[in-house]
Amino acid sequence: MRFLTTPTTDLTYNDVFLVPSMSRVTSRFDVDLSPADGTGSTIPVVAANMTAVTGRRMTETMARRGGLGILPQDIPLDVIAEVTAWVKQRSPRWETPVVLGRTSTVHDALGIMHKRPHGLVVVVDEDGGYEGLVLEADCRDVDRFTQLGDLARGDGPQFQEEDVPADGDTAALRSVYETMAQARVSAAPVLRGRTVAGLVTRQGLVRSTIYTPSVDARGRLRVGAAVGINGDVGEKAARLLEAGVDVLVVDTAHGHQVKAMEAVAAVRALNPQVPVVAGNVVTGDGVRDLVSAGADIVKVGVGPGAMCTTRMMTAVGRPQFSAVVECAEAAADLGAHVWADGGVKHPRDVALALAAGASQVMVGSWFAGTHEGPGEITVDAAGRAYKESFGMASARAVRHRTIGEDRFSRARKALFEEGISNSTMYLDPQRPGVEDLLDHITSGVRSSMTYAGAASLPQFSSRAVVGIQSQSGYDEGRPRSESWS
Ligand SMILES: NC(=O)C1=CN([C@@H]2O[C@H](COP(=O)(O)OP(=O)(O)OC[C@H]3O[C@@H](n4cnc5c(N)ncnc54)[C@H](OP(=O)(O)O)[C@@H]3O)[C@@H](O)[C@H]2O)C=CC1
Ligand SMILES: Nc1nc2c(ncn2[C@@H]2O[C@H](COP(=O)(O)O)[C@@H](O)[C@H]2O)c(=O)[nH]1
Ligand SMILES: [K+]
Repeated sequence: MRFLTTPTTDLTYNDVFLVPSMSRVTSRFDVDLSPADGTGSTIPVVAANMTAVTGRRMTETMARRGGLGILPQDIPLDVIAEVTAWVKQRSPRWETPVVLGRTSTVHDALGIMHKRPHGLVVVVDEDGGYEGLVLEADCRDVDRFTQLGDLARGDGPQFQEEDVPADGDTAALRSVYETMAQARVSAAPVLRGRTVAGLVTRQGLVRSTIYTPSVDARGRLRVGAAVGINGDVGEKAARLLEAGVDVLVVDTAHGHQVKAMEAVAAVRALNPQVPVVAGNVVTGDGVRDLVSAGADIVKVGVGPGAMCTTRMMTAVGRPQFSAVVECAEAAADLGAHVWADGGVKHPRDVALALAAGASQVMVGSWFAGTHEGPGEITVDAAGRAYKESFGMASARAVRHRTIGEDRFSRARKALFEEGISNSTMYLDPQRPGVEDLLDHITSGVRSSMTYAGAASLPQFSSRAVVGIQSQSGYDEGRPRSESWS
């Protein structure tokens, strides 16, 4: 990456823009989005290790589309083991529907339907055999205690596993898509005999031609998990490895401290056969110290996060674009990598972080407001659906993290609050699922890369030309939904 003009101050995403240059990449579909950092991901997007962001459904869905979800450090280790096993049993090909028995009620269905973006439940009989689908619309105007078996429609298209091509062969998937379009359905079950193996959606079929799932050596979806720096970090990391996690993240607010180095060294001493990510830092020195302690990838970002009050409380941090530029350079010198963590709110921010040299970009709060986020869906007075998000250093998270400690210690720890406890993350009606956001992000990044003439992420960061803009330059780039006066 090179700057068009030499910066005289540190910069964040809104302060900069990318200049187009001569391109020999003729299609946006020819762009390879795989990060070159050994994580096995095929798109450079990671769901953050935040309790309000990443649970089993987020992890599963991210991996199916080639990304990664990091289970947070506050989840008990036995739960992480159970979730990891569960994700690894999910199909890399088929989407996971909400499944209920025929005697479950409309009330049950409406309570659970929004855990997935499909707007339906799959109904099975007592032996687990497929009976039919119940759509959200079918639940209107019927008594809440109506049994699903009485509503299920079994007359739409259904496929056996072998009917749907396993690879991303566009022509073969097109005919499955056409069958569904002609039947005017957006989703259909995939069966193994009578058992439900999963769900195909029309959008999912299109995605299968664009994304490649992120799978381990045994073809199972990949899972990431985080540990903090307190307690016996080596022991905790060993249990995560035993559970089968594919990426380990050592996570703390101030990654450039002795305890963080010791924690990373304890993880490295286990000789893990998976990438070790550590953070957070914002300087080249921080990168060098974490890499020499044993990190393969360093997480960059202090204070940019949407839930984060660190900069207001402490004045500490650094505008994120400059932090990523300096840290990526330091990491490249050592053959290591950085992830840009926090502050991402538009596809352009992801493109800029990658141009600055990050191998991947971590997204938190933006993903909290999706069907796959762990929060409960709530509807506000204006009828807008939302989920709550909160920071991992908020009073709410600290209360939860210290639950086993005595009251006095908990009261002492409660003083250092550096995150907000309640934030409203609306579901975007156009993009209510995390896959919709991934489509939005990756299409922006693919296009951005072709403007720079880059067919791969390493090419993108070496070819990118970055300019510095005024606030009015940034504003000029925003669309208007109304006329000027
Ligand atoms: N990226 C960011 O900008 C930030 C992220 N976070 C997130 O919040 C979560 C909790 O992290 P964390 O607060 O590190 O908590 P942890 O409980 O994981 O551990 C922090 C440890 O480091 C010590 N410490 C020393 N200096 C600091 C400091 N300036 N800030 C925090 N701890 C310090 C603490 O001791 P003692 O308590 O005795 O001081 C404690 O032992 C993580 O998920 C982290 O990523 C939090 C803040 C900023
Ligand atoms: N200072 C704090 N930072 C936090 C807290 N919780 C999470 N984080 C950091 O934010 C990113 C995600 O950023 P986002 O803009 O995408 O939401 C996350 O990965 C952490 O590094 C917090 O309570 N305080
Ligand atoms: K912030």
